[in-house]
Amino acid sequence: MTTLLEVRDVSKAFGGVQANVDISLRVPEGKIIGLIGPNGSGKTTLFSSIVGYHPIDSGSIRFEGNEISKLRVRQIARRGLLRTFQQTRIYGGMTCMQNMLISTSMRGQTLVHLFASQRSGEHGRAEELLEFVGLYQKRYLLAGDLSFGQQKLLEFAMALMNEPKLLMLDEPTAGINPTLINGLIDRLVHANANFGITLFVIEHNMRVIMNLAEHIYCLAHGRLLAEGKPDEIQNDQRVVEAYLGAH
Ligand SMILES: Nc1ncnc2c1ncn2[C@@H]1O[C@H](COP(=O)(O)OP(=O)(O)OP(=O)(O)O)[C@@H](O)[C@H]1O
Repeated sequence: MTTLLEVRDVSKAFGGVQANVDISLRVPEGKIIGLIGPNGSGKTTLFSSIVGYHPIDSGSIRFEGNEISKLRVRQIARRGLLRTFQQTRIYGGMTCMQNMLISTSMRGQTLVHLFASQRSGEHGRAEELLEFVGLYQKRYLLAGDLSFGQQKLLEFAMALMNEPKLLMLDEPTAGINPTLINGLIDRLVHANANFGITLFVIEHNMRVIMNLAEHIYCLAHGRLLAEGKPDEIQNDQRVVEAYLGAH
């Protein structure tokens, strides 16, 4: 099994707060891997470190065998490692289609070119992906007028526009109503199985992550507390106590 992402002994502090301490984990190619942990346990910090949002204090982060911990966000994104956010990062004043087209601007095209090329491959792919996430009918609506759940679907489609090898999703189902959650899970599974995208998912909804991921890492107080298959994690007393202790 090829390791796509390898995090080894990664530590990150903000002033006196040790957000991540000596974290090691692996994301094998083609899999869906989960990351759980109580609020403030360091999940988002780890994601931010991996995608180059801030430098790490120590440790190593390898993507496809190459060290990426010193690279910038764009350089890492170009290699095929992308993330989505808890709070979506879409442009509310632009249509869904414009958001889709702008999401590939990191590949060096100008906005004028993107919006002018109505019949280009990019345009067709944007429509296909909006169809895939169920937003085709809304493609010319302003993204800011979509519900929060629909905005998350749009953000997911925008990430897919870049054909990532590894997509890291930060709480994809947070704030989404139960009907949309099931649809989103189906699409994540489809993107993994049919588009070949490896997924690394932070999720607070235990039902979701237990069904989605085949291997789960659990953080607590910035450290790796446990790892295993969903049933192992669910029955791990340390994990249960970490969650109980946090509420
Ligand atoms: N930019 C920052 N500056 C200072 N402290 C930070 C910063 N980012 C995170 N922290 C702190 O680092 C710790 C870990 O936070 P982080 O957001 O990574 O946890 P989390 O597990 O993602 O939490 P949640 O589930 O609530 O999103 C927290 O104590 C947080 O306050």
